[in-house]
This record gives sequence, structure tokens and C-alpha cells, in this order.
Amino acid sequence: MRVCVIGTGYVGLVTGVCLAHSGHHVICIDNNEEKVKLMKAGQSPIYEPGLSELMQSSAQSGRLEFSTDLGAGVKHGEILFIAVGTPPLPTGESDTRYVEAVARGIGVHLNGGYKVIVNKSTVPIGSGDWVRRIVLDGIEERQKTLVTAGGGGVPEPIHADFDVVSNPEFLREGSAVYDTFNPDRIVLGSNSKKAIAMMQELYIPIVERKFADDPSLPHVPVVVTDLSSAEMIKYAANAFLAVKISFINEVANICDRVGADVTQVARGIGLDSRIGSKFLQSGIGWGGSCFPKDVSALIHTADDYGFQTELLNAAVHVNQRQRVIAIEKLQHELKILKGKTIGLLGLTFKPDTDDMRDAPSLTLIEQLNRLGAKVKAYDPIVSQSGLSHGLTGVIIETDPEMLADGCDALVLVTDWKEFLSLNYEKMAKSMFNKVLIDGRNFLSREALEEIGFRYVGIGH
Ligand SMILES: NC(=O)C1=CN([C@@H]2O[C@H](COP(=O)(O)OP(=O)(O)OC[C@H]3O[C@@H](n4cnc5c(N)ncnc54)[C@H](O)[C@@H]3O)[C@@H](O)[C@H]2O)C=CC1
Ligand SMILES: O=C(O)[C@H]1O[C@H](OP(=O)(O)OP(=O)(O)OC[C@H]2O[C@@H](n3ccc(=O)[nH]c3=O)[C@H](O)[C@@H]2O)[C@H](O)[C@@H](O)[C@@H]1O
Repeated sequence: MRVCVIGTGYVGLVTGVCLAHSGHHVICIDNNEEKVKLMKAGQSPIYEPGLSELMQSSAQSGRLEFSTDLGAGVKHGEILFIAVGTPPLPTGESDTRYVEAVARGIGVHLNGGYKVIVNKSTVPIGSGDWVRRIVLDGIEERQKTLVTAGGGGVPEPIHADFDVVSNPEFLREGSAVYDTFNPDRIVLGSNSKKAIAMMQELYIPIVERKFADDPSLPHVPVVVTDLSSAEMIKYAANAFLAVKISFINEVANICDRVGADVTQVARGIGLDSRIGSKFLQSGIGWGGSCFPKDVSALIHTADDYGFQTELLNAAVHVNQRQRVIAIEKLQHELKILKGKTIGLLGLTFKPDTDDMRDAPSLTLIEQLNRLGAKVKAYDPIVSQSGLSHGLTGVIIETDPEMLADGCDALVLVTDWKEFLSLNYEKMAKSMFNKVLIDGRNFLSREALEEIGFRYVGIGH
């Protein structure tokens, strides 16, 4: 099928590349010229395992193109994906201005045959109908320009036939390509049978697990709903996962006090199939570009209807406290932090991504600076990129041993695999105090204690 994906962030680029790999003809549109130039040259603007290889092979096959020309993209696609960002406003609401600009742009360029317009971006509940209206506004805008250009004559009315579908995305950064080819479900929300049928056809290779790790698994379930329910599924899924992490973090804090080990507790409860073992890893709190913004947006939506969320507010509150738990632990070990040097192992909000949006490391840097500590950091991706990533108040070291040099404590912030095999013995030798706060319960307490580290986990 012919597909146009508008917005080439994590979601748009991965969607476009994976659909092209599935055999569709895809044009990816972005209004950032630098990004498009990079992608045309075969380079991925984001770090995502496996993406560059797939991007290059799809481009070579002629099924994947990149452009800044929205008009060309709209003309090409039978299915038009809106995949631009919906960042949080200071109020917690979702900023839908980029979606609005794209929907209007689609309307301005729409002409001819039937199109399915897909909301892939995470958008507030009710946005499907709103997008429809904005597209109609765009069509009207174009109609007016035709009247003006026609010098007063009556131009032909623009023929534009389209439906809107909500198709929320559930991929995780760091495993986005894997998640796209191995989804737990595909959600399609629309009141148009024709649009749903086209979306089902588009996803046949993925539903039939053509590129899955285990092609013998049953087909991927497709959940067909109305527009609002599909939009709600996205928010409810992220909110549930955030609540689950806040829950285990609360349990970890109790473990710390009573002397239990949260990693053993998580295993013990996670084997109950009603609970499940995933997303029970306690640590220094959830972050990233989506959990914080989506939970806030859902709280805000409820508030718009005069409904006060209790559980979601508590999950956010627990998370805010958790994001400074490493500071409490450092103060407990080192007492005064003013003048001390703290080394952060990892900066990104999770491993295998270069994304720094709402990363817990940012809270730590800010708080440590406020308390007068000197902050250094090493991150496998951020340190290599040579870019500052807009970070202030932190010295970026180029290797873990330089990071440890002169430190009073190390804090493991991101569970990058390479941190499992660092030369901690050598690192300990150049530290003033051998304290290691393991913010992800990731390293071996026994091995580190043997080297002489004072190891402090989170409820562990
Ligand atoms: N990042 C993630 O892992 C996930 C994100 N989502 C949702 O997907 C949406 C996109 O998220 P990301 O990919 O992280 O976004 P992003 O912020 O990384 O990328 C958005 C892209 O859209 C482009 N753009 C903005 N306005 C445009 C316009 N008028 N025309 C063409 N391109 C335009 C930007 O240049 C940028 O490349 C958001 O709603 C997000 O909540 C959903 C699931 C996972
Ligand atoms: O809407 C989105 O953008 C995406 O948000 C999350 O994906 P992502 O933010 O990439 O990362 P996660 O792996 O979910 O981790 C989010 C945060 O929770 C933390 N986390 C995760 C799991 C866990 O057990 N404990 C824990 O603290 C991570 O360290 C990270 O800070 C969801 O997992 C995706 O399904 C969703 O599509």
C-alpha cells in the first residue's frame, strides 16, 4: 500500500521504516530540513538498535523515501500517519499544536481519492473528531485560495473523501524495531469500516508475524474500537505501567526500612500470573518522553470533567519522591554533599537510547548542584556523541575510569549493559570514598563489596 508518515521522531521513523520493510511504499515527511537531509543520506537521526540497517535496506529497495514536501506526501499516501510530538505544556496538558499544523496541512493538500488519516501521536481523548474538523478547515482554506485565484469565477469544489483512525503506538525506545514487529496487540479506533479494513490490510505482515522473532506464535490480536476508546487505551496503558513502577518503588522503600529485599519480593509476586513479572524493577523513578507527560495529560483530562484522580496523583507523587531517593542515600553515606564529587553512571532515561527527555539524571544533576556538589557523568551514548545535549552543571567524562577519578560516590542512573563489566576495582582505587548507589539494583552487591565498595541499592 502507499503510505505517508508525517513526523520522523522515534515513532514516525520506526513506523515508516518497518512498514517499508513489510513491503509498503512509504514516504516519510518532516519539516526539519537537517533531519531529512541526514535521512536521505542513509543516516538515522536517532539511536535505536537495528534501525539504521533496516532504514538503509528499505531505501535501497526503493520503498522508502524522505522529504520535506507535505503536499507530495499527501498525494502519495492512501494512508497518512500523523506522528508528530505532543509534548507537555507547563499545565500538564498535551500540546497539540504540531498535530493541528499537520492536520491543517493535510487538508490544504487533500484532493482526489479516498484517504485514511491516522493519529499515531498520543493525543487527548476526543482528538480524532477534532483532527477531522481541522482537516476540513484546511480543505476550506484551500477552496478559498482557489476562489481568489480564479478571479471571481466559481471554482470546482474540492473533492476530498477521508476518514480518521486512532492507531496508538506502544513501542518502547531502545527496542522500538523489535516492538513494532512483535507487538502484543494492534489497536484501531474508528467508526469507518472502510478505514479499518484498509488498516487491517496494512498490518497483515505484522499480524501474521512475518518479521517476528517467533513466527510460529498465534497472529497478533487486533483490537477494533471507537475513536475515543482507542485514544483512552493508550493513556490507560501508560498510566497503568507508571502506577505499577510507583507501586514497586513504594514497596522498595518499605523494604529498605524493614530489611527485606525488593528484588526477591518482585520475583515472588511477579510469578503470580495475575500480577506478572514485567515493570517491577524498582529504582530511581520513571522518566522519559512519555510516562510523565501521558500521566499528567490523563490527570488533566479527568480534571477537565471535574473528576479528581487519586491513584494517578499518588503515582506521580511517589515518583517525584523516588527521583531524589539517591540524594537521600548519598546524604546518609557522605553526610554533607557540599564540595563532594559525585559521578553518575548513565544519563539517558533508559539504556539503548540517546533520549534525555525527562531523564531522572536531570533531577539528580539539578539537586546535587543545588546542594553544592560537583557532578560528573559518563554515558555510553552521550559521552560518545561529543554533544552537550543541553546539559549544564555536569562534566561529561569520556570513559568510566576518568569518571571515578576523585569521586566521593558513584550513582548508577541508567542500567546500560556495559556497566555490568566495568573495571570497578581500578575505578575504586582513584575514588576518595568508595560509595556506590545502585539506582537500578543492577550490579552485584557481593562483587562490589569484595572490592571494598560500600554498596547501597534501592530496597535491596
Ligand atoms: N517516543 C516514544 O517512544 C513514543 C512516542 N509516542 C507518541 O508518539 C508521538 C511522537 O513522539 P516522538 O516520536 O517521540 O516525537 P519526536 O518529538 O521525537 O519527533 C517528532 C517529529 O515531528 C516533526 N514535526 C513536527 N512538526 C512537524 C510538521 N508540521 N510537519 C512535519 N514534521 C513535523 C519534528 O521535526 C520531529 O522530527 C508523541 O505523541 C508521543 O507521545 C508513542 C509511543 C512511543
Ligand atoms: O508511550 C510511550 O512513549 C511509550 O512509553 C513507554 O516506553 P519508554 O518510555 O520507551 O520506556 P519504558 O521501558 O517503559 O521505561 C519508562 C521509564 O520507566 C522506568 N522503568 C521501567 C520499568 C521498570 O520496571 N522500572 C522502571 O523504573 C525506566 O527506567 C524509564 O525511566 C512504554 O513502555 C511504551 O509501551 C510506550 O509506547
